[in-house]
Amino acid sequence: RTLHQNIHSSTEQRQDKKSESMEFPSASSLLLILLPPVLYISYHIARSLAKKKPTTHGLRRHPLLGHLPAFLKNRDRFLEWSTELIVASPDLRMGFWIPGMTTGIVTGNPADVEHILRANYPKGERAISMLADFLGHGLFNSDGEQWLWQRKNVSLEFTTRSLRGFLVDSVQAEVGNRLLPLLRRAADGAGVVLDMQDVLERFAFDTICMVSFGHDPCCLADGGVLTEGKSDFMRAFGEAQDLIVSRFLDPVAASWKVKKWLNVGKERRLKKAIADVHGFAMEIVRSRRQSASGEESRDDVLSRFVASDEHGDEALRDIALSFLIAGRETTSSALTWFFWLVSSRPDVVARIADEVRSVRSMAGTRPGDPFTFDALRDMQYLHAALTESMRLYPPVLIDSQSSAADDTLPDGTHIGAGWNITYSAYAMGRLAAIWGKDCAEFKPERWLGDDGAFRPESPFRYTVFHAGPRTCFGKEMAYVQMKSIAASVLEEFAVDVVRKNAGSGVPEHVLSVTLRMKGGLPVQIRRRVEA
Ligand code: HEM
Repeated sequence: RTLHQNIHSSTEQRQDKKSESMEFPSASSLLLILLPPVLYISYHIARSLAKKKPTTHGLRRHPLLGHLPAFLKNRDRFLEWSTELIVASPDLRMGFWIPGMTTGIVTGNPADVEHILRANYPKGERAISMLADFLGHGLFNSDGEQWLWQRKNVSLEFTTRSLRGFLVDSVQAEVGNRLLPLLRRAADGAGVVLDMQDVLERFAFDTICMVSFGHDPCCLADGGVLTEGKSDFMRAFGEAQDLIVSRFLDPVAASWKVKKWLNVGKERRLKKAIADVHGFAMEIVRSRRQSASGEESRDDVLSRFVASDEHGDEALRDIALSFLIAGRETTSSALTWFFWLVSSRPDVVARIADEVRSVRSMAGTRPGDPFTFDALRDMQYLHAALTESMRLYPPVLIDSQSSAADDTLPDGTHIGAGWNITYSAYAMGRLAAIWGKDCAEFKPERWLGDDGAFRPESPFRYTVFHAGPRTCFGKEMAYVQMKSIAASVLEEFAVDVVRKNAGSGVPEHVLSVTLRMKGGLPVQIRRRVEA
């Protein structure tokens, strides 16, 4: 054998031995290799099977499109549809899944709602990025530290007595100089029909602009003449809000990004409307800076932030816009449904008028005089009637959050990270479990104690103003405004709804952030005749 042959045969022997040991591992070593992954996978399968999943009682799921077809079919009656499902389900919630878009729950279950709101689930990246073009990262459109910091600053400013005084004065001036003269004209003209929703929205816009910016857009004019066009600012703001909300309602999740990039369709209009709103708001911010440097002191929210000198112009603009979006259509929506409800309840109207008369006689004021903060506080029955009206028709229609991480609801139901979690104040207002068998009735008395004083319900059961750390900032302001309007109007006028079946058929609503009536609320105004 040559040296070469020897080397070759010894290499073959080594390779044979090696391949023998590789091809035939012993059974025990095989078990050792496979056991950990098998155990790991089985553990996770068992855990996921054990997790209680949200049920979708009665809601059909398409194998590929999930619940998208059901959503699209019911998008024009989302409130009624989701409420029917929630009220009929044993756990008072509906789960849903829309592929490529979101998984989530809409709940009316008080224990879920308390858990979610106390934990302060964030608004989430998806929602924040959709609104950021318009609202930047102001209080309403931020999470975490960014939100907390603004929340603390705003609460310092908001609790001051001078801001409250400024609000009461602004509201009383708007009532006395604009709203009442407008209604008197309507009452004195023959067959004049007013859109009450439009009037209330103009009122709310003037007031919230005064409080947020110290600017009066005069959407309701002095002396009660209703001009055809609203202020340019109100029109641009409304357009921007409607268009940005339509991003959320688009069934194709990110199509708005493509349209925005191409600058076409709704996104093109939105860009223009946002530019108008921002341009206008920036002008006001700069003028408030000038007033501040001139030692002129003003009471609106913006001027207070300017005075603290801690914020850049854009941050100031975003804070003020957050107030505008939050306070713009909420009080007007609440009052529109309130006037519609009481138009078929002369008993409620008579009790409100009696209460206003007795508060006036205690305060020594006459009809048409402005109400003080204390006089408004004493109107307990009116407070109850407004609260009851919002129980049945809550102004904020969609209040969604996103679960930051995996979580579990109080009954053990699993919530995945990033799920859309929406609570429905509308469904909660219709739960016999909270309000009793007569929950569908408009019954202001349910809020009054034996002494006639208003008894509040837990904010986690009456969730109209949200609850927990992120609860509404403007609740007290909203009541001041709503009570001022309702008391002044019902003291002097009867508001007759012009609509077939005014008392029975519930008006349709628009699918938006707030509960707006489709087609407005046409009314005729009459002067009240005392019995
Ligand atoms: C009847 C009238 C009102 C109702 C029913 C109402 C309801 C609500 C609800 C449900 C939220 C939570 C919404 C969300 O986070 O997506 C909220 C937040 C807020 N509201 Fe109101 N609101 C009303 C009036 C007002 C008014 C007049 C103002 C301003 C003066 C205001 C200022 C705010 C602010 C600043 C927030 C954001 C709070 C935060 O994120 O920390 N609200 N409101």
